[in-house]
Amino acid sequence: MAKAEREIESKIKLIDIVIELVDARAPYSSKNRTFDRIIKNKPRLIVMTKKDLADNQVTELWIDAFKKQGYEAMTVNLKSFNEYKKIINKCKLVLREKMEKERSRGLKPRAIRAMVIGVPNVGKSTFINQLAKRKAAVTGNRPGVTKAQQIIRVDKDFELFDTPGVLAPKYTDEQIAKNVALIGSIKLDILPRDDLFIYAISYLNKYYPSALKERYDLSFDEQEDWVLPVFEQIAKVRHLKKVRGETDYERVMDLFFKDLFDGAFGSVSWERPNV
Ligand SMILES: Nc1nc2c(ncn2[C@@H]2O[C@H](COP(=O)(O)OP(=O)(O)OP(=O)(O)O)[C@@H](O)[C@H]2O)c(=O)[nH]1
Repeated sequence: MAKAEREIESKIKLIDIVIELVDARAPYSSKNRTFDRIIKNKPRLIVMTKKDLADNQVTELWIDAFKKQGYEAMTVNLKSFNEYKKIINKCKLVLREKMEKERSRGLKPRAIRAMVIGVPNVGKSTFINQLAKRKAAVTGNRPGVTKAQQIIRVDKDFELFDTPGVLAPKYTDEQIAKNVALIGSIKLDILPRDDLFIYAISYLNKYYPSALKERYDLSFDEQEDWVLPVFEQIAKVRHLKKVRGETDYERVMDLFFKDLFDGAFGSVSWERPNV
Protein backbone atom coordinates (compact mmCIF):
# COMPACT_ATOMS: atom_id res chain seq x y z
CA MET A 1 0.00 0.00 0.00
CA ALA A 2 1.35 3.47 -0.87
CA LYS A 3 2.45 5.85 1.91
CA ALA A 4 -0.47 8.28 1.41
CA GLU A 5 -2.94 5.41 1.64
CA ARG A 6 -1.32 4.04 4.80
CA GLU A 7 -1.46 7.47 6.42
CA ILE A 8 -5.13 7.88 5.62
CA GLU A 9 -5.86 4.40 6.88
CA SER A 10 -4.17 5.06 10.21
CA LYS A 11 -6.14 8.29 10.70
CA ILE A 12 -9.44 6.66 9.76
CA LYS A 13 -9.14 4.52 12.89
CA LEU A 14 -9.26 7.67 15.04
CA ILE A 15 -12.38 9.23 13.61
CA ASP A 16 -16.14 8.72 13.71
CA ILE A 17 -17.05 9.89 10.22
CA VAL A 18 -15.37 10.49 6.88
CA ILE A 19 -16.41 13.52 4.85
CA GLU A 20 -15.67 12.63 1.25
CA LEU A 21 -15.71 15.63 -1.06
CA VAL A 22 -16.41 15.12 -4.75
CA ASP A 23 -17.12 17.65 -7.50
CA ALA A 24 -20.85 17.88 -8.25
CA ARG A 25 -20.12 18.28 -11.97
CA ALA A 26 -18.50 14.85 -12.17
CA PRO A 27 -19.13 13.01 -8.89
CA TYR A 28 -18.03 9.59 -10.14
CA SER A 29 -14.88 10.72 -11.93
CA SER A 30 -13.77 12.97 -9.07
CA LYS A 31 -13.79 10.02 -6.66
CA ASN A 32 -10.86 7.74 -6.10
CA ARG A 33 -12.19 4.25 -5.45
CA THR A 34 -9.13 3.37 -3.37
CA PHE A 35 -10.84 5.40 -0.64
CA ASP A 36 -13.60 2.80 -0.53
CA ARG A 37 -11.06 0.11 0.28
CA ILE A 38 -9.42 2.26 2.97
CA ILE A 39 -12.61 3.55 4.59
CA LYS A 40 -14.38 0.21 4.65
CA ASN A 41 -17.46 0.45 6.88
CA LYS A 42 -16.69 3.73 8.63
CA PRO A 43 -19.70 6.10 8.43
CA ARG A 44 -19.24 8.33 5.41
CA LEU A 45 -20.90 11.50 4.18
CA ILE A 46 -20.45 12.21 0.48
CA VAL A 47 -20.48 15.96 -0.11
CA MET A 48 -20.78 17.16 -3.69
CA THR A 49 -19.10 20.57 -3.78
CA LYS A 50 -19.44 23.28 -6.43
CA LYS A 51 -23.20 22.93 -6.50
CA ASP A 52 -23.30 26.42 -8.06
CA LEU A 53 -21.41 25.20 -11.15
CA ALA A 54 -23.36 21.97 -11.66
CA ASP A 55 -26.74 21.21 -13.20
CA ASN A 56 -29.14 21.03 -10.25
CA GLN A 57 -31.37 18.38 -11.78
CA VAL A 58 -28.43 16.07 -12.39
CA THR A 59 -27.06 16.72 -8.90
CA GLU A 60 -30.41 15.58 -7.46
CA LEU A 61 -30.10 12.34 -9.47
CA TRP A 62 -26.63 11.82 -8.00
CA ILE A 63 -27.88 12.33 -4.46
CA ASP A 64 -30.51 9.64 -5.05
CA ALA A 65 -27.95 7.33 -6.65
CA PHE A 66 -25.52 7.66 -3.73
CA LYS A 67 -28.35 7.09 -1.26
CA LYS A 68 -29.35 3.93 -3.13
CA GLN A 69 -25.77 2.72 -2.67
CA GLY A 70 -26.22 3.23 1.06
CA TYR A 71 -24.29 6.51 1.46
CA GLU A 72 -25.41 9.74 3.04
CA ALA A 73 -25.06 12.43 0.39
CA MET A 74 -25.56 16.17 0.06
CA THR A 75 -24.46 19.09 -2.09
CA VAL A 76 -23.01 22.49 -1.16
CA ASN A 77 -21.57 25.66 -2.61
CA LEU A 78 -18.58 26.29 -0.40
CA LYS A 79 -18.28 29.80 -1.80
CA SER A 80 -21.62 30.68 -0.28
CA PHE A 81 -21.55 32.21 3.19
CA ASN A 82 -21.85 29.70 6.02
CA GLU A 83 -22.81 26.82 3.76
CA TYR A 84 -20.05 24.68 5.28
CA LYS A 85 -22.15 24.56 8.44
CA LYS A 86 -24.62 22.31 6.67
CA ILE A 87 -21.90 19.68 6.43
CA ILE A 88 -21.24 19.78 10.16
CA ASN A 89 -24.93 19.59 10.97
CA LYS A 90 -25.38 16.65 8.63
CA CYS A 91 -22.48 14.77 10.27
CA LYS A 92 -24.07 15.32 13.66
CA LEU A 93 -27.37 14.02 12.34
CA VAL A 94 -25.82 10.93 10.77
CA LEU A 95 -24.11 10.04 14.05
CA ARG A 96 -26.87 11.10 16.42
CA GLU A 97 -28.00 7.56 17.18
CA LYS A 98 -24.46 6.34 17.79
CA MET A 99 -23.68 9.21 20.17
CA GLU A 100 -26.97 8.75 22.02
CA LYS A 101 -26.19 5.07 22.44
CA GLU A 102 -22.78 5.90 23.88
CA ARG A 103 -24.37 8.28 26.36
CA SER A 104 -27.06 5.82 27.38
CA ARG A 105 -24.28 3.29 28.09
CA GLY A 106 -22.86 5.81 30.54
CA LEU A 107 -19.94 6.99 28.40
CA LYS A 108 -18.84 10.59 28.83
CA PRO A 109 -20.28 12.95 26.19
CA ARG A 110 -17.60 13.67 23.58
CA ALA A 111 -17.20 15.47 20.29
CA ILE A 112 -17.61 13.68 16.98
CA ARG A 113 -14.28 13.55 15.21
CA ALA A 114 -14.25 13.86 11.43
CA MET A 115 -11.78 13.84 8.58
CA VAL A 116 -12.02 15.25 5.06
CA ILE A 117 -10.86 13.23 2.09
CA GLY A 118 -10.93 13.75 -1.66
CA VAL A 119 -9.00 14.09 -4.89
CA PRO A 120 -7.25 17.43 -5.61
CA ASN A 121 -9.31 20.55 -6.29
CA VAL A 122 -12.63 19.41 -4.81
CA GLY A 123 -12.65 22.07 -2.08
CA LYS A 124 -10.97 20.34 0.87
CA SER A 125 -8.85 23.34 1.88
CA THR A 126 -11.73 25.74 1.34
CA PHE A 127 -13.86 23.76 3.78
CA ILE A 128 -11.12 23.17 6.36
CA ASN A 129 -9.99 26.81 6.25
CA GLN A 130 -13.53 28.02 6.86
CA LEU A 131 -13.59 26.00 10.07
CA ALA A 132 -10.04 26.85 11.05
CA LYS A 133 -10.62 30.58 10.62
CA ARG A 134 -13.29 30.52 13.24
CA LYS A 135 -11.55 28.23 15.69
CA ALA A 136 -7.92 27.84 16.56
CA ALA A 137 -6.52 24.48 15.66
CA VAL A 138 -5.36 22.62 18.74
CA THR A 139 -2.58 20.08 18.71
CA GLY A 140 -4.01 16.77 19.65
CA ASN A 141 -2.44 15.48 22.84
CA ARG A 142 -5.11 12.91 23.42
CA PRO A 143 -4.71 9.17 23.18
CA GLY A 144 -4.05 7.97 19.69
CA VAL A 145 -3.40 11.39 18.23
CA THR A 146 0.19 12.21 17.38
CA LYS A 147 1.68 15.50 18.49
CA ALA A 148 1.91 16.78 14.93
CA GLN A 149 -1.71 16.08 14.24
CA GLN A 150 -3.81 19.19 14.51
CA ILE A 151 -7.42 19.07 15.40
CA ILE A 152 -9.86 21.89 14.85
CA ARG A 153 -12.43 22.00 17.61
CA VAL A 154 -15.46 23.57 15.98
CA ASP A 155 -17.74 23.29 18.99
CA LYS A 156 -18.15 20.94 21.91
CA ASP A 157 -19.76 18.35 19.63
CA PHE A 158 -17.54 18.46 16.55
CA GLU A 159 -13.84 18.17 15.76
CA LEU A 160 -11.99 17.86 12.49
CA PHE A 161 -8.46 16.84 11.49
CA ASP A 162 -6.87 19.88 9.87
CA THR A 163 -5.12 17.89 7.13
CA PRO A 164 -7.22 16.16 4.53
CA GLY A 165 -6.61 12.75 3.01
CA VAL A 166 -5.68 13.28 -0.62
CA LEU A 167 -5.38 10.76 -3.42
CA ALA A 168 -5.16 11.59 -7.12
CA PRO A 169 -8.00 10.40 -9.32
CA LYS A 170 -7.26 7.31 -11.40
CA TYR A 171 -6.91 8.31 -15.02
CA THR A 172 -6.68 4.78 -16.35
CA ASP A 173 -10.15 5.20 -17.77
CA GLU A 174 -10.23 7.70 -20.62
CA GLN A 175 -13.74 8.84 -19.78
CA ILE A 176 -12.67 9.70 -16.24
CA ALA A 177 -9.67 11.63 -17.55
CA LYS A 178 -11.95 13.62 -19.87
CA ASN A 179 -14.41 14.48 -17.12
CA VAL A 180 -11.72 15.50 -14.68
CA ALA A 181 -10.10 17.70 -17.35
CA LEU A 182 -13.42 19.34 -18.19
CA ILE A 183 -14.05 20.33 -14.57
CA GLY A 184 -10.59 21.89 -14.50
CA SER A 185 -9.08 19.52 -11.95
CA ILE A 186 -6.18 18.48 -14.13
CA LYS A 187 -4.31 20.15 -16.94
CA LEU A 188 -5.97 19.79 -20.30
CA ASP A 189 -2.79 18.47 -21.87
CA ILE A 190 -3.28 15.07 -20.24
CA LEU A 191 -5.40 14.31 -23.32
CA PRO A 192 -5.20 15.31 -26.99
CA ARG A 193 -6.86 18.73 -26.97
CA ASP A 194 -8.87 18.19 -30.13
CA ASP A 195 -10.33 14.94 -28.74
CA LEU A 196 -11.40 16.80 -25.61
CA PHE A 197 -12.83 19.66 -27.65
CA ILE A 198 -14.86 17.32 -29.88
CA TYR A 199 -16.08 15.34 -26.88
CA ALA A 200 -17.12 18.49 -24.98
CA ILE A 201 -18.92 20.06 -27.94
CA SER A 202 -20.75 16.83 -28.66
CA TYR A 203 -21.78 16.46 -25.00
CA LEU A 204 -23.00 20.05 -24.81
CA ASN A 205 -24.93 19.57 -28.05
CA LYS A 206 -26.64 16.54 -26.56
CA TYR A 207 -27.43 17.81 -23.07
CA TYR A 208 -27.17 21.61 -23.20
CA PRO A 209 -27.97 22.59 -26.82
CA SER A 210 -29.35 25.99 -25.83
CA ALA A 211 -25.98 26.91 -24.27
CA LEU A 212 -24.20 26.31 -27.59
CA LYS A 213 -26.91 28.14 -29.48
CA GLU A 214 -26.67 31.13 -27.21
CA ARG A 215 -22.89 31.38 -27.15
CA TYR A 216 -21.98 30.49 -30.73
CA ASP A 217 -25.32 30.46 -32.56
CA LEU A 218 -24.47 26.83 -33.07
CA SER A 219 -26.64 23.78 -33.53
CA PHE A 220 -25.90 20.62 -35.44
CA ASP A 221 -26.97 17.06 -36.06
CA GLU A 222 -24.57 14.42 -34.73
CA GLN A 223 -25.39 12.22 -37.70
CA GLU A 224 -23.86 14.71 -40.08
CA ASP A 225 -20.25 15.62 -40.63
CA TRP A 226 -20.17 18.32 -37.97
CA VAL A 227 -16.62 18.77 -36.68
CA LEU A 228 -15.13 21.17 -39.24
CA PRO A 229 -18.34 23.20 -39.61
CA VAL A 230 -18.36 23.64 -35.81
CA PHE A 231 -14.81 25.01 -35.84
CA GLU A 232 -15.80 27.35 -38.69
CA GLN A 233 -18.93 28.54 -36.92
CA ILE A 234 -17.15 29.34 -33.65
CA ALA A 235 -14.41 31.17 -35.57
CA LYS A 236 -17.03 33.16 -37.48
CA VAL A 237 -19.12 34.14 -34.47
CA ARG A 238 -16.04 35.13 -32.50
CA HIS A 239 -14.55 37.03 -35.49
CA LEU A 240 -11.30 35.08 -35.53
CA LYS A 241 -8.85 36.12 -38.19
CA LYS A 242 -7.90 33.46 -40.72
CA VAL A 243 -4.25 32.47 -40.96
CA ARG A 244 -3.13 32.25 -44.60
CA GLY A 245 -6.75 31.85 -45.57
CA GLU A 246 -7.33 28.99 -43.10
CA THR A 247 -9.37 28.88 -39.89
CA ASP A 248 -7.06 28.87 -36.88
CA TYR A 249 -8.24 25.69 -35.15
CA GLU A 250 -5.92 26.12 -32.18
CA ARG A 251 -7.37 29.59 -31.49
CA VAL A 252 -10.90 28.19 -31.72
CA MET A 253 -10.05 25.60 -29.07
CA ASP A 254 -8.35 28.25 -26.89
CA LEU A 255 -11.51 30.32 -27.04
CA PHE A 256 -13.79 27.40 -26.33
CA PHE A 257 -11.87 26.21 -23.27
CA LYS A 258 -11.63 29.75 -21.96
CA ASP A 259 -15.40 30.10 -22.34
CA LEU A 260 -15.89 26.76 -20.63
CA PHE A 261 -13.78 27.65 -17.59
CA ASP A 262 -15.32 31.11 -17.42
CA GLY A 263 -18.72 29.44 -17.06
CA ALA A 264 -20.04 30.73 -20.38
CA PHE A 265 -22.28 27.68 -20.80
CA GLY A 266 -23.96 28.06 -17.43
CA SER A 267 -24.27 25.20 -14.96
CA VAL A 268 -23.08 22.01 -16.61
CA SER A 269 -22.73 18.49 -15.21
CA TRP A 270 -20.37 16.28 -17.17
CA GLU A 271 -21.67 12.95 -16.01
CA ARG A 272 -24.95 11.39 -15.01
CA PRO A 273 -25.58 8.38 -12.80
CA ASN A 274 -26.63 5.14 -14.45
CA VAL A 275 -30.23 4.93 -13.33
N1 LIG B 1 -17.72 27.79 -7.40
C1 LIG B 1 -17.23 27.06 -6.40
N2 LIG B 1 -15.89 26.98 -6.23
C2 LIG B 1 -15.42 26.23 -5.20
C3 LIG B 1 -16.27 25.54 -4.31
N3 LIG B 1 -15.50 24.88 -3.42
C4 LIG B 1 -14.22 25.15 -3.75
N4 LIG B 1 -14.16 25.96 -4.82
C5 LIG B 1 -12.95 26.47 -5.52
O1 LIG B 1 -12.28 25.33 -6.05
C6 LIG B 1 -10.88 25.54 -6.05
C7 LIG B 1 -10.18 24.41 -5.33
O2 LIG B 1 -10.52 24.46 -3.96
P1 LIG B 1 -9.53 23.93 -2.81
O3 LIG B 1 -10.19 24.14 -1.52
O4 LIG B 1 -8.17 24.49 -3.00
O5 LIG B 1 -9.49 22.38 -3.20
P2 LIG B 1 -8.61 21.23 -2.53
O6 LIG B 1 -9.45 20.00 -2.57
O7 LIG B 1 -8.08 21.64 -1.20
O8 LIG B 1 -7.44 21.11 -3.59
P3 LIG B 1 -5.94 20.53 -3.39
O9 LIG B 1 -5.22 21.46 -2.45
O10 LIG B 1 -5.40 20.57 -4.80
O11 LIG B 1 -6.07 19.13 -2.87
C8 LIG B 1 -10.66 26.91 -5.39
O12 LIG B 1 -10.52 27.86 -6.41
C9 LIG B 1 -11.94 27.13 -4.61
O13 LIG B 1 -12.24 28.51 -4.45
C10 LIG B 1 -17.69 25.64 -4.51
O14 LIG B 1 -18.52 25.05 -3.81
N5 LIG B 1 -18.11 26.41 -5.57
